[in-house]
Amino acid sequence: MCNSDKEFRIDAKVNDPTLNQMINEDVYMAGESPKSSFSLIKDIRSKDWKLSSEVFLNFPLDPISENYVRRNVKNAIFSRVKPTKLQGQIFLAGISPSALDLIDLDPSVILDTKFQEFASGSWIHPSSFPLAHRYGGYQFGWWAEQLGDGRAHLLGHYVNRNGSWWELQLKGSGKTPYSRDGDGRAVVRSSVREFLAAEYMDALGFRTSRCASIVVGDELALRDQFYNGNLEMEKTAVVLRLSPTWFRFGSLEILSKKNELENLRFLVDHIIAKHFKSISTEHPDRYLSFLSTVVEDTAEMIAQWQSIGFAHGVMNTDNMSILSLTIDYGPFGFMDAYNPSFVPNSSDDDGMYSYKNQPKIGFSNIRKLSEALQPLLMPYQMGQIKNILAGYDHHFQLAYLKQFSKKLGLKSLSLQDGIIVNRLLEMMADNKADFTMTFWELGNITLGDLENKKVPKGFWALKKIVKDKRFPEFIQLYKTKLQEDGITENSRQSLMTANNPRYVLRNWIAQQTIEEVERGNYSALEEVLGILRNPFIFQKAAEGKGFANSPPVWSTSLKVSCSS
Ligand SMILES: Nc1ncnc2c1ncn2[C@@H]1O[C@H](COP(=O)(O)OP(=O)(O)OP(=O)(O)O)[C@@H](O)[C@H]1O
Repeated sequence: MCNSDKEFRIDAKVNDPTLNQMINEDVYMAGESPKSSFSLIKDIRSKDWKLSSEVFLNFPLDPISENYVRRNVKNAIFSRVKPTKLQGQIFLAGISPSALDLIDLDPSVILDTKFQEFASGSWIHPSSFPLAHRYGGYQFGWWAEQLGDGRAHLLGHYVNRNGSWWELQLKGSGKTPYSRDGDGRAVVRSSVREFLAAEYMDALGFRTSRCASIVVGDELALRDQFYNGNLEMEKTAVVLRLSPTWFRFGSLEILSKKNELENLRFLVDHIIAKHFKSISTEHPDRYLSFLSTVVEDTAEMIAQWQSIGFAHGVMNTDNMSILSLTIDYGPFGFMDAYNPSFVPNSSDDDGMYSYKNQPKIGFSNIRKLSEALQPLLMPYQMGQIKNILAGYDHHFQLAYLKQFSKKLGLKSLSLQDGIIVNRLLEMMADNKADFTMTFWELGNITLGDLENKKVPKGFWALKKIVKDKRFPEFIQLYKTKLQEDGITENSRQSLMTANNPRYVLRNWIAQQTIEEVERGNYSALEEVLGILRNPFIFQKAAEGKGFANSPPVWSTSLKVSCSS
């Protein structure tokens, strides 16, 4: 289920003649075969590996080039600003070979220390023109005005051997005009979490941005973390992130709010031309088609989150990718015991972004996006927005049932069949059954044993629900559906094993890995990444570490907040 083959394929050729002209000549068209004997690049200084920023340099740019002090930027989509070198020594703590592969880099590229300099922002590749993006957003329901890349730098885009377009971005790489009161840095704690979570989500086959590497520095930053009752400085890190694009809902919102309508049209047209290939850039209804696609894709992304017990933690519109990929892994959480009211972010006092609220927050964010697009619409098109938005719920339901039908080893689930999922989840919630392990165990027990409530030794999650008085009803509904679908016991189990991971990035696993990385034990990070990249496969190393066991008691006191 690893996904280098699932990446977004994007034509290098675009409909806009100006963009087309600017794109590198040696880019392949999607579908065209790569150079016949292509081998991955081992040297980041090789002439075969180059980024391009030409497309973005042709965007409306902030004219000021002194860019390390907070200020309000007007009439621009990007500011030119270079990363700030981390002070002291730097260490390449981890790479994701599968993410590096997306940008044609062989893992051996790390043998040259130039790579870690590149990936930390201390060496700017000659082909890169770093930029910070101006965006805004609604945070916890309120318009927050200018946000922007306050600690991130877009290095440029890379078109890989398959013609796929990847935008490379550093996070934690220093101040920009968008830093507000921040220091431009990201601590090891949040960087390790982002690195592991993004790569895990990809291994599940879910919509996500990627992380190619993490460089840890000696430089320290102060957050609100207490160790033994004392407020302590934390080590910082820079993550090299990849996404087909880093534009967010907030990228359009700020232009719309500030009445920069030419820029708004320019950006939406660029996004459609580059990333929504099925929409004609000439069509008068293109903005509606765009909205409609984002509605569908966002519903799908959130259904994927729900199916894995993932709560994002900060579903502000600046954290909603325009491609509906999971971005900004901050105070997220993969829940242990199933709890619909799960709130991973201790800064979210009202539980606004709880697990159960995610689908409806997704809708209100989409509605905000539609408001941002309104100035681009003709009066006769306005009425259609309502219909497009109304489709969200339907798309979400379908995507949700699709995910859970796979989790239950079924061919499909209709709306009426939703009762099977609901019964199971109700029992799980009331009995505090572990989300990940209940599904895994259900897929690794025979239906006969389930009916007889004969739970194998070592199964620790399922036994919490077999005693529930609703269990026989659930089994009956489930059995009937399996029979209706003509699913054999073997195919049920194999479908379930392929769709229910045995390992999940639990908070305690992340915490333990963070502490190892802070101590300089980077092999621990490699090992955990290796496990999470193959979450469906039984792994000795993971078992030895207790990754599939009931979470340790100490993990219940772990807190994750917005501070990062
Ligand atoms: N330490 C910091 N220094 C400067 N700006 C920061 C810092 N932390 C957060 N910000 C900025 O505050 C805003 C909200 O922060 P948030 O945590 O949602 O984003 P982020 O994690 O920095 O970035 P991204 O959404 O790209 O992952 C963003 O605009 C971000 O750039």
